[in-house]
Amino acid sequence: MGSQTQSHLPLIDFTNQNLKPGTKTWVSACQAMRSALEDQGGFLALYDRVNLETYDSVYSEMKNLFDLSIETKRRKTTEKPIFCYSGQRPGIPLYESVGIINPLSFQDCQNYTHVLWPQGNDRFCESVNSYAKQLLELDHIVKRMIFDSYGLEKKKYEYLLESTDYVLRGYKYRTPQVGESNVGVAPHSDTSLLTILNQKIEGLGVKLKDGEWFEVGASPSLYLVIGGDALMVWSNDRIPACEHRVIINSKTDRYSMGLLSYAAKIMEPQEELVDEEHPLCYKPFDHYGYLRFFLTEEAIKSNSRIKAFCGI
Ligand SMILES: O=C(O)CCC(=O)C(=O)O
Ligand SMILES: [Fe+2]
Repeated sequence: MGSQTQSHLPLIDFTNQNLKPGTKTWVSACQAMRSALEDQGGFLALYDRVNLETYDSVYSEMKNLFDLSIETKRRKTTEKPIFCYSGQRPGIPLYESVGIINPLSFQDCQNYTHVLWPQGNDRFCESVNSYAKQLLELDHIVKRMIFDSYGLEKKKYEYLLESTDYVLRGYKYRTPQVGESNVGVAPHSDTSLLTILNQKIEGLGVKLKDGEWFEVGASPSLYLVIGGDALMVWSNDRIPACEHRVIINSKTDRYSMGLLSYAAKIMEPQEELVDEEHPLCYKPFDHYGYLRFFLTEEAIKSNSRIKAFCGI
């Protein structure tokens, strides 16, 4: 189920009908997932529960959004730090991204669209809301498997889900002009708990433990699941935040989508994951406090923003 070689990112097959809690398939997938997360910070997921109609429509609606004027895209859609439109940034001129907070609520999708399209945009809302709902299942199974793989109680998993905020991000990268760098996004880790990425066109790479870059494929049923800084806190440093990047080699604009989760309540490293070999590494963690801290000078200067924010 998962490859053990270092120069590969393991693939976990979520299309397997036997993947149900308690089955052998489940137990071995949990082990493969835990090793992949602890070794590489992420894994590939084969997941076919996003239907093609929804998949195509979410990408086509995102394209319509990115086709709006820069002034429109820059309108304030939220007070929350770092979830607004990002684009035309000096270091990464090819990159643009938008974030829809709580895409699982149709009402919140509507609130978002009303900022960009005063007359509303129901097609956009429907696509984004359906896509997020269909992908949420993957997020939930992955988290349940992470809890199971460490032998943590289901109650704790349920509590984590209740205290999670979701953001759906759409990304667009234009092709580089002659003489311009083809870096879409430089190597980084995400601030999220978990990030689930899909790409319409290749370009996404993951830095493996052995230092090699692994290029992720593009397919409607292929998702890259990676841990962010918050999962590193949650796991008391057992799961490293996955380093990834985007390189634009395509002749057409590149689009990708991400479902990101954030802790809505103060989160502490799991006490079961603290022992003599793994002493407590982090203080209680306020995710939104971290997002505010993230762009401060102190954070940028530090070697590790997460350690600077709440490391012990
Ligand atoms: O476009 C992608 O596939 C990933 C983008 C990304 O990693 C980010 O914006 O944090
Ligand atoms: Fe990222």
